[in-house]
Amino acid sequence: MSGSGFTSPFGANSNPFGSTRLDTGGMQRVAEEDENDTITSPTTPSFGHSTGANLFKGPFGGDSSSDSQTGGHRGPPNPEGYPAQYNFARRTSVSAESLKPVGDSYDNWTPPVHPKTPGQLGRLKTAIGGNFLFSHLDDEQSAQVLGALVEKPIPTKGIKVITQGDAGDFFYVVEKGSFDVHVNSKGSLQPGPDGMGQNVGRIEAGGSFGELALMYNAPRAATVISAEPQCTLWALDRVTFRRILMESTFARRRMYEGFLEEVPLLSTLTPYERSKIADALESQKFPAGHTIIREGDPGHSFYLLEAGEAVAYRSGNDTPVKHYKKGDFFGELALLNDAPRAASVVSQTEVKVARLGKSAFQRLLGPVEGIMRRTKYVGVKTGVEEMDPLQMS
Ligand SMILES: Nc1ncnc2c1ncn2[C@@H]1O[C@@H]2COP(=O)(O)O[C@H]2[C@H]1O
Repeated sequence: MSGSGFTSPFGANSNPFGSTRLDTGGMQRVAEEDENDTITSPTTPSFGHSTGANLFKGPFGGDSSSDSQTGGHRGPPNPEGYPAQYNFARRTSVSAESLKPVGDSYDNWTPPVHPKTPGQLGRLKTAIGGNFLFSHLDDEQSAQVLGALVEKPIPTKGIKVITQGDAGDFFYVVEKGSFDVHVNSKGSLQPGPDGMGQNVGRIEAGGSFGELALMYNAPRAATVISAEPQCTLWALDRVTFRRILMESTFARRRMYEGFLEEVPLLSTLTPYERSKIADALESQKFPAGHTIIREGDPGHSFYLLEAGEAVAYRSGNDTPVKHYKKGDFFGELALLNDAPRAASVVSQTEVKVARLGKSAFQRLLGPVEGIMRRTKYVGVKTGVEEMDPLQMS
């Protein structure tokens, strides 16, 4: 499904991994599974045409303004470089396949097992250790996923691991090296020097890509290409991804996406950036009067207030220095400035917070650092003073 006329170094609609693309058994099972889908699979012949075509209209498609399933052809990706089909698909019941038992084929399914050396296993565990998509698996699921992942060396720079517009076959975790993500506004890779479209991001070691097409039964939303030589990927086949990883990934993204859309701090981020934050969040509930953050402590987490109200106090001051309501954030200063907690934050009512660890905070909230630093606090330097001399008073 890549743009006609384009010649991939691996041939039309192929990936760099040749015969490992999808085993026949996997294909058959996907076909069985997809019978229950309300979304046309990219593996079906009608995909992108007739019934499949109207799946790609959505609010991210520029002129399209609703979730309507009626409509003409596939809408173009939005100006943020985000795929039109993504928003549509996430609002449908595409997850039905994995979120409910699917009869005999489900019962008989066993994940593929690709034997690994102890060395490979060690590297693999390190690679997935920091990836939130793997952090909610039980022991059996972890073992199944570890067994099913296949090592894929990417020897040179410029290898297209994923081609925008293609059907989704694998999900990838980066062990070593980095990969650039490009989105062409036409919805697929086009011929010519600019055929990959705009560079919208880079994925480094520990990161992952290729989940969208598998989660939403949509074409690949971007082209992903190696940015340096000697990269190493681990590939997880589509069926194992859907059967084991998708349920938790999908559920988490769904759980947080509505809330994150309403958080003013995150309003400038793309939906894809917000979904990566959703993967990394952990919800916690506290009763009224609980000290969530204690002044002077080291800072390990950043918080978004999901429900309830909280206040911030500074020592020697009986009146709160700040009030928090749903959608507000706190706990950023210690992480931004590598300093002890500048205030205590106490719940005023029962609260629910979404917590982001320090490394995820640093990795995912870089684009809104300036906004966080511009938050004014009585008697506290935020760092904006150094960034912008006009702010100094
Ligand atoms: N801004 C982006 N838009 C779409 N996909 C992205 C973006 N950044 C990274 N990606 C990844 O690129 C992958 C391309 O294949 P998928 O659509 O399966 O899943 C996509 C995401 O994992």
